Amino acid sequence: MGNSLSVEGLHAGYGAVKVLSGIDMSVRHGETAALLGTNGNGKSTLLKCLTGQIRPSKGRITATIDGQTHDLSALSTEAIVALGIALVPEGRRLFPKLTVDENLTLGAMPKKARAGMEERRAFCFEAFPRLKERRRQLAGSMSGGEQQMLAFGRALMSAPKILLVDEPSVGLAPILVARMIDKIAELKAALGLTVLMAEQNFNQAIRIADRGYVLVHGEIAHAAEDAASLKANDVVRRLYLGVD
Ligand SMILES: Nc1ncnc2c1ncn2[C@@H]1O[C@H](COP(=O)(O)OP(=O)(O)OP(=O)(O)O)[C@@H](O)[C@H]1O
Repeated sequence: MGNSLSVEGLHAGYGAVKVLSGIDMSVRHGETAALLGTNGNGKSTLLKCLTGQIRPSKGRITATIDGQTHDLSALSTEAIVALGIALVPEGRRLFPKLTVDENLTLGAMPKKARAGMEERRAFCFEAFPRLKERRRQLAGSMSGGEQQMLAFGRALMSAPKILLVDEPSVGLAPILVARMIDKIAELKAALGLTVLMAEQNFNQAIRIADRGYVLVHGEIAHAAEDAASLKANDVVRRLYLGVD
């Protein structure tokens, strides 16, 4: 029941370039799952499959939303967003020449998301007061941290039940990284979200993760039910904790 994600035997890539092979993973209702891995191991490719931007060559992706299960591999990105699955993309992908307010409005594109849009905008301004102060400013003229806040706000405007976040720490100063990770936990609690977060900052990600998957060369090298068992894993210790 509730809102969850499941990936089974997923293979995907870009034409002849095979990136993901045989991914099995799941995110249960109300969990934050961390998808860990250094650059180029396939985290973004997996998130693109989940949002219908890449079609898997093999495997199954299903999402349960309000207790109803949907096969995502057959749906367009628009349909996936309308179901209640939103992505905060790597690099933010904002509309730089539009204002904060306009970027937020564009996040509420699914018809279903238009009802209650102003309440959600108010929620975004409460969660990120800086966005309210800068609501008439062009997105492209804001700092990296402010743009990341706007990318979160825009995703929340589509009224998601499941939030996918791609590398929220990229390009942020260390103090902002910790705040952004805390903010994800805060948003999850306030809105009852289910969260899948791709991140290479291992120590920050596991602070809020209930479950973790380590992606190495397009395969799940380790799946862990909690942060303690992640830290104890050999692959993780070698890759992230500098232990031979
Ligand atoms: N459009 C594309 N065409 C061909 N190959 C691609 C394309 N996008 C990504 N790749 C390749 O797929 C592999 C996985 O990339 P992906 O972006 O999924 O990794 P990642 O773990 O998210 O790392 P990063 O943090 O650098 O984005 C890399 O080898 C990359 O070069």
